[in-house]
Amino acid sequence: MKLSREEAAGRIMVALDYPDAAAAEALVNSLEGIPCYMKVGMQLFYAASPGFVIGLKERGYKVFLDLKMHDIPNTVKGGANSITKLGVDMFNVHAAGGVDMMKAALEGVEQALASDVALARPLVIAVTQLTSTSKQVLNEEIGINGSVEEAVVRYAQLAKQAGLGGVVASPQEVQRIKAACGADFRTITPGIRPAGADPNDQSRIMTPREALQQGTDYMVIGRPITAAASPRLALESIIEELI
Ligand SMILES: O=c1ccn([C@@H]2O[C@H](COP(=O)(O)O)[C@@H](O)[C@H]2O)c(=O)[nH]1
Repeated sequence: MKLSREEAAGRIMVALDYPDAAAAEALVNSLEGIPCYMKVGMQLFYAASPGFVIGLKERGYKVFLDLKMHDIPNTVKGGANSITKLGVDMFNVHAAGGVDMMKAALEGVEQALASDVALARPLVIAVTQLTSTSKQVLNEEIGINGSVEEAVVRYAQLAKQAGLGGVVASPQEVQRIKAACGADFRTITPGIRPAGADPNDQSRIMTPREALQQGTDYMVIGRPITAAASPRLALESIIEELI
């Protein structure tokens, strides 16, 4: 697959895993002009409040709010309502919460959209098995039998049944997810490591180029960019690998 520089940048979600707004802001400033997605996870969101997310949207970034909601349906519905009002482009819930919980997230979105016609509809996706989870942990610790791929595809099918638009999984599972849920069902894949990079706590990894070849829609990349001596050069080199 051939991508333009802009298309490649648009498929990369930079994970802003920082302890405060100032640190995250510095990283965002260093990437100025590169049209990548920004991903805000729980560390930054809990520290910096919704204001940081709203600021990213005001700067023109696409934003994935990665809060991985997992609660009773009524609470998830309320959370989805509040998140939709922030104007994010994408947010997620855990597929392990079940179909009713995932449907409740969509109801929360609808409720918010009905309250303000100016709001855009976010893509709601589900986390399958965390990319830090190995087969051994899945089978022996969590107690789910079978392969990681089977567990991931099962969760993806539940997410599809609930009406969600895609899932978070490893790039290693993208082809099986697409085969089970359709080519339009989005795959958002962390566990991306350029060749030779430290896997850190990730178990199911692939390089950016390999992930693209598997057909992933978006790659979530944190430490290979944020921990680099020059985050901008690290991101540019990943983009180069994709074009
Ligand atoms: O299964 C999952 C779900 C979410 N993540 C998030 O992606 C980034 C990955 O960061 P790296 O530094 O590139 O490892 C991080 O924000 C996670 O919370 C995930 O890794 N796996």
